[in-house]
Amino acid sequence: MQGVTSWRQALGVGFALIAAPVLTLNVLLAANLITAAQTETDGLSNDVLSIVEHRLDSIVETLVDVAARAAPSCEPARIEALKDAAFHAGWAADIAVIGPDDAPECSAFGTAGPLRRLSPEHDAFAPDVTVSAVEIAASRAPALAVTWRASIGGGGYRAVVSADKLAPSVMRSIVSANFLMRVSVPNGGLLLERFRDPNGVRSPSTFIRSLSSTAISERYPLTVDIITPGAALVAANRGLFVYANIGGVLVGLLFALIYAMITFRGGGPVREIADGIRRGEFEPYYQPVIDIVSGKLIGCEALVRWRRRDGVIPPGRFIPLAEASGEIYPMTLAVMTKARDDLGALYGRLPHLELGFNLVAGHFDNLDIVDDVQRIFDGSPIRMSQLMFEVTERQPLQNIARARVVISRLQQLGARVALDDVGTGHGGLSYLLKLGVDVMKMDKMFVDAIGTERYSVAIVDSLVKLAADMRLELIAEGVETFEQLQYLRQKGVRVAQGYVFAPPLPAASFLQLADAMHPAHETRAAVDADDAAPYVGPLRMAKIG
Ligand SMILES: Nc1nc2c(ncn2[C@@H]2O[C@H](COP(=O)(O)O[C@H]3[C@@H](O)[C@H](n4cnc5c(=O)[nH]c(N)nc54)O[C@@H]3COP(=O)(O)O)[C@@H](O)[C@H]2O)c(=O)[nH]1
Repeated sequence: MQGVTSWRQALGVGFALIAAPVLTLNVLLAANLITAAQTETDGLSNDVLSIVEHRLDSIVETLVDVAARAAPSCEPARIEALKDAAFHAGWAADIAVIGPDDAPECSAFGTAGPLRRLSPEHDAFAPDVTVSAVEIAASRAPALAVTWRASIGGGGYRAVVSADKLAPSVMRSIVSANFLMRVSVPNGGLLLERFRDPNGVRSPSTFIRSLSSTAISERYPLTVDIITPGAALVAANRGLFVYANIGGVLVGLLFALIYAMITFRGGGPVREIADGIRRGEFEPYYQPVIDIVSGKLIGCEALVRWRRRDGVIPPGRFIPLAEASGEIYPMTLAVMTKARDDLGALYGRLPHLELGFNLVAGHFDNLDIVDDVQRIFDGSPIRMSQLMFEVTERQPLQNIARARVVISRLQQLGARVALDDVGTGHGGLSYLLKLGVDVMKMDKMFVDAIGTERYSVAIVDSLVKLAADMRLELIAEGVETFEQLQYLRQKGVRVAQGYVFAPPLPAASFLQLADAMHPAHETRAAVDADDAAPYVGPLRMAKIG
């Protein structure tokens, strides 16, 4: 069941390998489009402004020309001349003769009517000419009034250009099919708003923000804004995004395929571990655990080794990868199964012996390990009460509450749980307080310090006291010297393991050792004595012999 984790991880990596190029291509495409569209938006605002300015220039020039030819009057010949001028100006609706009170007296086409001023008058580039935003009173349409006033005698000429004639009605945009154009007069409001597709312009924002550009006229009181909505940009380039996504998925699939080939086929290290598990190359070595008061063997810790054609590989070289890839789960099952087969007969004969296994943080995330232990040891000569599971403090547990449940379920089976490497890792006292373990294992680091550093010795003393106060059994690990052994015994530690007794041994050697320490004729008595003694964990060994 827990092997599934490696598949989950593989799926996660595969998904990431596909998502990464898709995301990258989309981001690159969007970035390119934004740059191109911004350049185009800037260009459009400048282009529209120069067209507007050009149209106004031709009206201003016409008025200046008309004024130069004759003083303002409504004589028929003058009206004819105004018609001609209005025709040549091109963009003006009409040219009127205005009186000293600014009211129209007559006009080229007779359409000039009252105006409502929207903005103050601004000087245009020609002398005596002003420009202002107006509203044609009859139609309420916005327009620009270009006025020439005679400096002597009053009166003048006025051309009115309707706002919708100011800017071109068709502007091409290449990057985005749609954009919004606004021509405004400062303090006079919006004169003209034009867009190609109202829906496209007003559609909701997308992952690309809207772009805008403003061009300000130096000759007239006018600004031109071009706004390119992000949605319009995406809509106009939908095809490119489709290609980017298809291309990204294809590149991602290629990456995922290469990853799968390396991981699952090409002899990658994870694959080698998986193959090794399948071929039964991972096997436990057994390090004896000794009652240091009576000198008796009270059990062992199973420590995995990888037996390959090129030699025996220690766990430090493969456990981290096995953990990262999820292969640690089938590996742990293989170690437990092999230990059951190696030690079943011995442990059946000597039911006081204990057998410890190392678990990893992930084992305490769900109840799979409880089911696995039951399945492997049910019906075996090794009793649940002979099993001990070690949770290391070196790796953080994902969820303490869940780990607590897993630990109590293992304890309900009859097994015991030890906190390994106490004092070296993440949990500190909180793991001891919250997890409800039965046994504390003092790390080799502290044992090494005996006889050397004063402060570490103080830690050893504190751990001994802590275990006693919490009524936990204490096992000292990594004992290498007699001096360490002596010190620990003086401090009341009763159980230890380490090279001073034996390193982790292959099954055959451990069985020989156990047989030598517990010859067959002792066995019955030992069992009887053990059965009669109250249950006190590994320390019950002190009662034997
Ligand atoms: N999840 C699993 N982790 C495992 C398993 N087997 C081992 N491990 C982890 O690998 C770590 C290294 O193990 P190993 O190389 O076997 O080292 C252990 C002992 O051999 C070593 N030791 C014991 N006594 C001494 C000593 O006197 N001197 C000395 N230099 N080394 C000694 O210490 C290691 C004890 O490990 P632990 O009790 O677990 O702290 C190991 O730490 C495990 O984390 C496995 O099956 N599953």
